[in-house]
Amino acid sequence: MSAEITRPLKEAVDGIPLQRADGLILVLETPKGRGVFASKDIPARTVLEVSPVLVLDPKENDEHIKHTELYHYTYNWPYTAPQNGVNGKSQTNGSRAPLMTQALILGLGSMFNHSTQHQNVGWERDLAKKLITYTTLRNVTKGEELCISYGQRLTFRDSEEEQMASGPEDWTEVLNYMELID
Ligand SMILES: C[S@@+](CC[C@H](N)C(=O)[O-])C[C@H]1O[C@@H](n2cnc3c(N)ncnc32)[C@H](O)[C@@H]1O
Repeated sequence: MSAEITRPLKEAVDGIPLQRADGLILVLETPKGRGVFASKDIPARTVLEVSPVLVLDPKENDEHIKHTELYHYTYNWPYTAPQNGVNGKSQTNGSRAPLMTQALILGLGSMFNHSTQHQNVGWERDLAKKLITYTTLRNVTKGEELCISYGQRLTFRDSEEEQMASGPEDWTEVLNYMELID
């Protein structure tokens, strides 16, 4: 067998393990749009998903992506200028390269909604491998939505905040709250 054939095979064997946990379902119509829910109990510290990301060029992001729907599927990402830039200066316009950009999350990672009160999923960037790993922060019970935190500055109205502001819809809900407080 020639070296040209064996090399790609070896790389495939040494590749990055990708993971998606059992018991995840996508629900299409929720107050937050589509969302990821647990279809069975999931223990704390379970790796739910490893999503590759597409790191965007900061200029393209500012001029184009920021003005499209895609922007809502990106996370902040530290930017490393391409090797042809010298001393942190871009060769195109002479200005210092930006430190941050956005990365588009591929895979299921893009479907996790935000929750301030009920965040049950944490996420971690792997800058070198351009991946994000999503892990449960606590035990999750069947039927719960799996939510991350997008941080303080949201670009949309938080449906959970709106629900809290309007108060419980009926007395069954009030009783449920009381059970939780007990
Ligand atoms: C990364 S996407 C998540 C998937 C999205 N729900 C969908 O259907 O494609 C982020 C978008 O989901 C919605 N979203 C996420 N969390 C939300 C929340 N707490 N309240 C309202 N909308 C939310 C917002 O429209 C936000 O721009």
